[in-house]
Amino acid sequence: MITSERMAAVDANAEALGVPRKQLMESSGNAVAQAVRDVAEPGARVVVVAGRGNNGGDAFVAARFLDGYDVSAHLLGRAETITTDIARENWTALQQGEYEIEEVRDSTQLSLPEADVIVDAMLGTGVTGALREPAASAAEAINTSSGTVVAVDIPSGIDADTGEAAGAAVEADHVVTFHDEKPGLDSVDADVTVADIGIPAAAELFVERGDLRSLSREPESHKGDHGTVLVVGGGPYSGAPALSAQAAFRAGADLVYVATPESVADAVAGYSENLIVEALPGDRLAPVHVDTLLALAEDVDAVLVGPGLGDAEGSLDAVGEFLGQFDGRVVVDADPLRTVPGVETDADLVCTPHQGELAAMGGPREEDWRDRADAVETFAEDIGATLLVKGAHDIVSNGERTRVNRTGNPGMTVGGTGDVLAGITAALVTALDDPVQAAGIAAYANGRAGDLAVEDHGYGLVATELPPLVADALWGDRDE
Ligand SMILES: NC(=O)C1=CN([C@@H]2O[C@H](COP(=O)(O)OP(=O)(O)OC[C@H]3O[C@@H](n4cnc5c(N)ncnc54)[C@H](O)[C@@H]3O)[C@@H](O)[C@H]2O)[C@@H](O)CC1
Ligand SMILES: [K+]
Repeated sequence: MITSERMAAVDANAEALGVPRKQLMESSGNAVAQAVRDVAEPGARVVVVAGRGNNGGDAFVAARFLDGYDVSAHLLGRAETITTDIARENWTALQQGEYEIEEVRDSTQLSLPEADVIVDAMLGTGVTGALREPAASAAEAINTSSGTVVAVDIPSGIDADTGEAAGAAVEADHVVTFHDEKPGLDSVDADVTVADIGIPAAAELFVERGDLRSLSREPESHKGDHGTVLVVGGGPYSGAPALSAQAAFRAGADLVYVATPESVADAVAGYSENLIVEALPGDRLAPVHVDTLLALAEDVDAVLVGPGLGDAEGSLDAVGEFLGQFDGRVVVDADPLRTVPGVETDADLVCTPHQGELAAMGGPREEDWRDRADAVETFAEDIGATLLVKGAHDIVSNGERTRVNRTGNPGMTVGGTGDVLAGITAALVTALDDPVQAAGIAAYANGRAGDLAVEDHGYGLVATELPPLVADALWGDRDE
């Protein structure tokens, strides 16, 4: 099962992996033609009713694969208003190939010829809401026609994610859907065929550019809409929590607070005027601070615990007590990671260990990244947390779904890059409801920032260079 949002991301990932959408469209159209051949003998009359998006584009391709049939294609709208280049190119190919085509400019002009097969390619996964004209009238015409209806991807008018129809919808006999089942097809009374259109499995497994689509924002946004983060760290160190906080900002958080022992609070605040610093009495995090942390944590969307916190027993105990009483979203990094397996918590945890820290948590050690991915999935399920295990291949899993990130380079073994990653992760778990997606994109962005830094500085990169590049990685349009 795949949602339309996820499908769009996977499709864009395929493009990033060298399989452009137009190639997928060729496969989709070929699969639609096969479905037509399955229901009608050569010579049969086939009427294609197409919308102006890629759903229509698939059917223009199908027409080319139906030599021997009596095919006509009817575009709902003017050809100049076809919404994508690839659909337009395929329309033009029909024009130049002397196929029988027609532009239907409004519903009064709509009169479908008698047909043995009608291909419904008006609207696919790109659409929600009730069908507008002339599509609504066309749906009625298709439903009253005696021909067999083959729908492309989803019957037009049906929401691919919910199966609901907000108004008129096509009643299809057959549906050819692409790549994977759509949730909305469950409630559709038709034969459904899932066509493999050649999307590489890597487009689902690896985090790629297409995944960044999930970060798109509503134009009407207010301060605080995009997440507030509390970083709990520092004591023996001051740079780490500051780096995490800067990275969280660059990954889109609106406000970032740092709770840190007063011994380093001024140092942390001194790195940047963007940070709001809460000084905790003393020079190490300790159990006496837990009530303060819980109060601060109430007011933010996610907490990051660990950067520069050290491994003093009292600090680790404090983290354990905090997790025992907190039920929000928490990212855990560095020394406190080892406390996680022993803690009963209602918090939504994302843990960001490197492989040594994973072993200290009682997790698996596997050389090969594929074996590691399997083992991390099992371990994530055991401990009931999302894991982001850092490495040349970063592995993200919640025990059910597993993603792998390949960005990054050997220059990132320099100190502080993990603090940056933890900060990005905290910001993204506030922006996305899905911790696996958030951690996957965080790993992608951190690695990509590292790759951009290497372009500028070679392996002399340092972690403070990464946060601004995180913003480029997430929202910039620098070429790959
Ligand atoms: N991996 C993928 O995502 C692939 C998608 N493909 C095809 O692309 C389709 C999605 O294409 P698009 O994203 O271009 O979207 P659609 O083709 O589903 O719909 C977009 C068109 O619908 C119009 N529209 C929007 N709301 C409407 C309404 N309520 N009433 C009437 N018209 C409305 C828009 O103006 C636009 O012309 C899929 O269903 C599938 O058929 C395939 O070509 C290849 C792979
Ligand atoms: K359709």
